[in-house]
Amino acid sequence: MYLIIDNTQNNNKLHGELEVPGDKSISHRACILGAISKGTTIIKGIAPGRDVNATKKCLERLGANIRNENKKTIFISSTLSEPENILDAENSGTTARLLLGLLSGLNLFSCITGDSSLNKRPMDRVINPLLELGKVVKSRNNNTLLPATVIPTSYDTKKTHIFTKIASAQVKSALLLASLNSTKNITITEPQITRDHTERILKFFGCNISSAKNSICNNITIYSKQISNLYGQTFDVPGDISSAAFLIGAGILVPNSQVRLNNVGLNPTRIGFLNILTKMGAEISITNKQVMSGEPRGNITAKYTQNINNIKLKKEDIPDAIDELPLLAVIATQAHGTTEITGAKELRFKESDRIQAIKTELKKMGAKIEELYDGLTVTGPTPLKGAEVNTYGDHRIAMALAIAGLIATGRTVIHSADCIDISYPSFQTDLQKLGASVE
Ligand SMILES: O=C(O)C1=C[C@@H](OP(=O)(O)O)[C@@H](O)[C@H](O)C1
Ligand SMILES: C=C(OP(=O)(O)O)C(=O)O
Repeated sequence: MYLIIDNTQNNNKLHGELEVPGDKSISHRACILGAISKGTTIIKGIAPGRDVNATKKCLERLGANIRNENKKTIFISSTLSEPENILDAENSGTTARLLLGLLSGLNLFSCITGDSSLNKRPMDRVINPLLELGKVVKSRNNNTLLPATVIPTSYDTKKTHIFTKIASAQVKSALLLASLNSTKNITITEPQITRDHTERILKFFGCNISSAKNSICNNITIYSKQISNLYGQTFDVPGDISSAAFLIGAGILVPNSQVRLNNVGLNPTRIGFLNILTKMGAEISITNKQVMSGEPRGNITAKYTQNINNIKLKKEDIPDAIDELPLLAVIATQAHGTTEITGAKELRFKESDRIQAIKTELKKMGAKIEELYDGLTVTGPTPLKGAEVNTYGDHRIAMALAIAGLIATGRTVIHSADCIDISYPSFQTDLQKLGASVE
């Protein structure tokens, strides 16, 4: 499928307000918590994309009962058991890594695989610390790649303090889920604070878990046998800040635009992109802040900003903005001066090598962008021109290029844009609702 951004009339002003779909990260976790808690969980505002559907299907294979009340609400209850067949995480790193943790904690023999992109992404980052905990996981390519098999073991927990090497919420979450059934308290130390949705939702469902953050690292302790403390809840998922980011980017970049995104998640570990844009001088404001289901949320207004400044980002700025960095590269093409993104090597291990992908495609549109081994430099402001561009099957690259298309002269044709369904199936119609010309 192609996505065509028609800017030949140069009239792509965006105006209006809407709600973006539910947060993908939180939806994965809500499904998992619903599936392991006693009783029934109701999830409202669940993310509609293919990644969360992959988690739902894996949980169904494990015995979960999932009833779709309507497009946005599901009921889930279950007692999980050994699956009869292989679990397919499809394109979703979060599904594969969180389930590897959960299933090794539950001691269920199971095999997880993914699509051709996911089966190239590193799994040793999860498998190695699970082995340290005393779990048994075997996987392809010397325990580094999917498919991976969880093998039940009668050993109790080996180590009770695990230090993760990479700042990754997926790794941390896998370990927390693996620890739920342990007879000992387990502490996980991450080198930098990463998104804390798992900690929050575990607490919301009744788990005894504590965290102590300092300027260097983050220690999370989960107490023994917490699985028996989890009770089904009614959980309300906020809108996805990582999806809203694209519309915010469009609002800032496209002349005379103003957009308001309502009920968007504002978890402090996810709003790096908003903080970065504010530092760059973009006009962004937040209203109606509140907390529901343990997650902060509010309305975000973004206004066209004529003068945006460059920024220099280092390792410490990366985790809370990781998924928004390809889009930030697009925004940096319109900022004054050279923007530097460093300490972001993790971008190379996503659905595509996002450093290489965004550099290659934005260059086709006339951007002054260069690759670093752990990031990018982008010099602006540079007028962009419409081009035929590729997505590498990566939803974030596809949507970032669509926003570039909105400010480029002429037509931008985005090939293989169906991957947008991974996280934001209504992306095109939402852009159209705001007044953009996207076919
Ligand atoms: O835990 C999560 O839901 C996610 C964590 C991040 O990945 P890493 O854990 O690999 O940093 C992020 O990039 C991904 O989109 C979702
Ligand atoms: C990296 C992403 O997701 P995952 O790791 O779950 O595939 C993403 O959505 O940008």
